[in-house]
Amino acid sequence: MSIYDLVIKNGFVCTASDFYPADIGICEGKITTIAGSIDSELSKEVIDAEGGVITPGGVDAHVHVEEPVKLMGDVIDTMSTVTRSAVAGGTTTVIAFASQDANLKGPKALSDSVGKTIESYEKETLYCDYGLHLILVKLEQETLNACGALDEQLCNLYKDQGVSSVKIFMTYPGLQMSDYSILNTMYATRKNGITTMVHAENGDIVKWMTDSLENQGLIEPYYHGVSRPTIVEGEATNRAIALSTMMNTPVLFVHVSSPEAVEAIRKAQTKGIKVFAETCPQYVVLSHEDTKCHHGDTDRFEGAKNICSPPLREDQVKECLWRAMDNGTFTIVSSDHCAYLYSSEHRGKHNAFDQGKGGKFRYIPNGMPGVCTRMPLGFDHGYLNKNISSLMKFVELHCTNPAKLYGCYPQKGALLPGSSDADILIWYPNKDERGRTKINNEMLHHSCDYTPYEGLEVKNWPRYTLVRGKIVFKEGRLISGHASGQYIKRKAISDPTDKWVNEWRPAYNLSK
Ligand SMILES: NC(=O)NCCC(=O)O
Ligand SMILES: [Zn+2]
Repeated sequence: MSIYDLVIKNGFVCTASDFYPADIGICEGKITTIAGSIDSELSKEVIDAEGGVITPGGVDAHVHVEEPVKLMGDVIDTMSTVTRSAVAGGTTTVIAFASQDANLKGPKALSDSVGKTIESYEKETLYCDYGLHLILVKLEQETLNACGALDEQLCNLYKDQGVSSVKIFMTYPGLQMSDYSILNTMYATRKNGITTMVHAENGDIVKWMTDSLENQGLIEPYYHGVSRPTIVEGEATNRAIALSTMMNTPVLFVHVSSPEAVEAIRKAQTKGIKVFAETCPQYVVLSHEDTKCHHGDTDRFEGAKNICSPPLREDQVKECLWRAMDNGTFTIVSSDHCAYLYSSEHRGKHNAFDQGKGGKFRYIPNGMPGVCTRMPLGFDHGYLNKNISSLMKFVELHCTNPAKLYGCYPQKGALLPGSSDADILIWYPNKDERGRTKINNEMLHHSCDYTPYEGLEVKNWPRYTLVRGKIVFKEGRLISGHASGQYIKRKAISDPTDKWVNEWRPAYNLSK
C-alpha cells in the first residue's frame, strides 16, 4: 500500500538550521515525513538523490513582470514566463508587484487594483506559486488626511488579498515620494502591521548629477552609475531609517548596494530597530565595468544591458556586501528580475532612442534579468566560493528568510513535515561534473534576449525542482504539464500599532 506519492531517498537535507542525511516523504503536495530511512515500497514514485543536497525551493521576493503601471518601459516577462524561468533555476515562489491603479478611488482602490492583477494571472500557465507586493504610485492627496484614506485601503488590501507589504520609491521621476508622503505611508502601514519596502536613492541628487553629466556630453550607459554614487543610497537610507524609527514600523531596504547604506542599516539593527535589508546577486557578481560597452566601438550602447538602480559598483564594494550577507545585516537575497529586451530597435533598452531621446542614459529602462540565476549564483559564488560561510546560511538568505519576512513561512522556504509545501530542490552531488553549468540565455527560459551572466560557469545547478510535490524541472528540462502555480495570500509580520504620544517622545526614542 502506498502512503506517499513520492519519496526522495539518499540525500542530505539542508535547511536554514540543519544539515543531515535523510529521506523525505511527500503526500498530496505536502512534506509529511523526514526520516533516516523511508521504505521505497511505501511510495508510488521514488527519486534517488544520489548523495546530493536537498534544500527548500528558493523564494525570490523581488521580481518584476509586465505591470499596468510601467516603471520605465515594457518589462518583457509575463507571470507565466517569469515563473517558468524561476523553476528552471530552483526558485519555487516568486513575490512580484502589483501596481496601484491610480484611476481607482475609495476604500477598495488598492484591493481592487491587486484583485484585477490576480484575475489576469489566473488565465496564464504558472510554473510556481506567487505572491504580490503593492507598488504605491501616488497617494490620493499630499495631506494628512491622505493617510486616513490609505489606512482603510491597506486594511482592505490585506484582508481581501493577503498583501502584507508595499513598496515605495525615493527616486524615479513620477514615483519619487516626499518625506511627507513617506510618513503618511508609514503611518498607514504601521496601523495595519504592513512592511514598507523602500527603494532608497536620493532622487534630487540623481537628477542634479544627471543634468550635470549631460551638460558635459557624458550620456553613455556607463555614466548612469556615475550619476548615482554610493552616498546617494546612503543618504536616502539614513533618512528612511529616521522616518521609520519615528513611526516604529518595520522597513525593508530593497536592492542595497552601498557601503554607506549597509553601515546605516547595521547601526539601526544593533539598536534593535526593525530594519531589514535585501541585496541581489548582480551587486556581488558583476561590477560597474560591465556597464561599459562590451564590443569596443561596434555597439557603444551595450552597457545598457546592465543598467539598474542602484547601479553596479566598484569591485571593493563587493567585499562589503558579501560580509553583510554573511553577518546577518542582509536579511534576504532577491533577484530584482526586471527584464527589458536589448536587441529590439524600438522596445526595451532601446526605448532610450525613441522620440529624439538620443540614447541618453537617463532614458534607459532600469533593470536586468536574474530570477533563474539567483539560486545557482548564491550556491556557487556564495557558498562554494566561501563568501557565505555555510550552506545553511545560503538557505536562510535565499529561501527561509524571504518566506518569514513576507509572511508565507513555513508553507514556503522550509522543509517542515506537516507544514511545508513540497517545494524542494535536489542539487547534483558535490563535485559531480553533471552539475557544472556554463550559463547561456536559452537555458534560462525567460523572455529576455540576453543574460548578464552569459558564459559564466557555476559548479552546481538544481537537478530537480519540485513545486507542491510535482517535478517541474528535471536535469535541464522543464516539465510543463506539471505547471500549476497558485496565488498565495501572506500574513503581516508585525502587530498593528496605533499608539500616539508615547511613541513620539524624542528623549525616549533617542536614548534607545
Ligand atoms: N532596480 C532596477 O533597476 N529596476 C527594477 C525596478 C526597481 O526595483 O527599482
Ligand atoms: Zn527598486
